[in-house]
Amino acid sequence: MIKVILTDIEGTTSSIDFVHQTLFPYAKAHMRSFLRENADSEELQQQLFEIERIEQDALSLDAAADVLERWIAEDRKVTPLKALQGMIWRQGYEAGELKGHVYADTPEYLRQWHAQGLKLYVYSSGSVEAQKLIFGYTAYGDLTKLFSGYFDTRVGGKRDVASYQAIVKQIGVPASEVLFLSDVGEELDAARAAGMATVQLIRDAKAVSFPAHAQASDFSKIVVPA
Ligand SMILES: CSCCC(=O)C(=O)COP(=O)(O)O
Ligand SMILES: [Mg+2]
Repeated sequence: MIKVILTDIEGTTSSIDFVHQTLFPYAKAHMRSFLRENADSEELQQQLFEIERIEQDALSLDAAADVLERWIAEDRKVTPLKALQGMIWRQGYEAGELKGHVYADTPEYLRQWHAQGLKLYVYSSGSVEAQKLIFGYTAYGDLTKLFSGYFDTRVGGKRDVASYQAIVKQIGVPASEVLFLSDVGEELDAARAAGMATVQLIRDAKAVSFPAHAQASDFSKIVVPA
């Protein structure tokens, strides 16, 4: 019996275009000024240390900004980039310059599943901070109260079976009681290999169907296995 729904964000609850055409350009446009203005913050120093470790080189703030802009262009899912993006997006959401995109069916069914007693969790490459922001500042209000927890790349990559095994261990339920929702077939394959039930969201024509997984064009088409 499914007791937990674990959902991806980009391409699943929210549009790919919002992430790539709004959030990423916003982070790129504000990256250099954010690094300069927060150079002394311990949180930023920790991320800069991790960036230098990955690049295996000492970096000035400008050189670090160059690396980060390259990683954004490459859509790298590296934890320090995701952490910094979350910090920059917080400023944008709080200033009213960003609003978190969710599809119209997303709040309706998240609320319905929550009311049915299902526990809702998020697993995205976006940082936990970024996850709480996109759901906290939607046009439908603050949806964060519906979620029991959040997972990001600190638990592991989204195409790694071990990440889903770690998630179920932290949630404290058997994998068979978890339904994972995503648009990316390789993520669904990894979740299934860990024992989870899966549904692939096919929300736009660009999506690559992985027919081994149940398919749904939106949340209203998802049948939550009893
Ligand atoms: C939480 S909104 C920002 C999402 C993001 O930064 C990202 O890279 C999404 O990647 P995913 O692997 O979860 O599709
Ligand atoms: Mg996705």
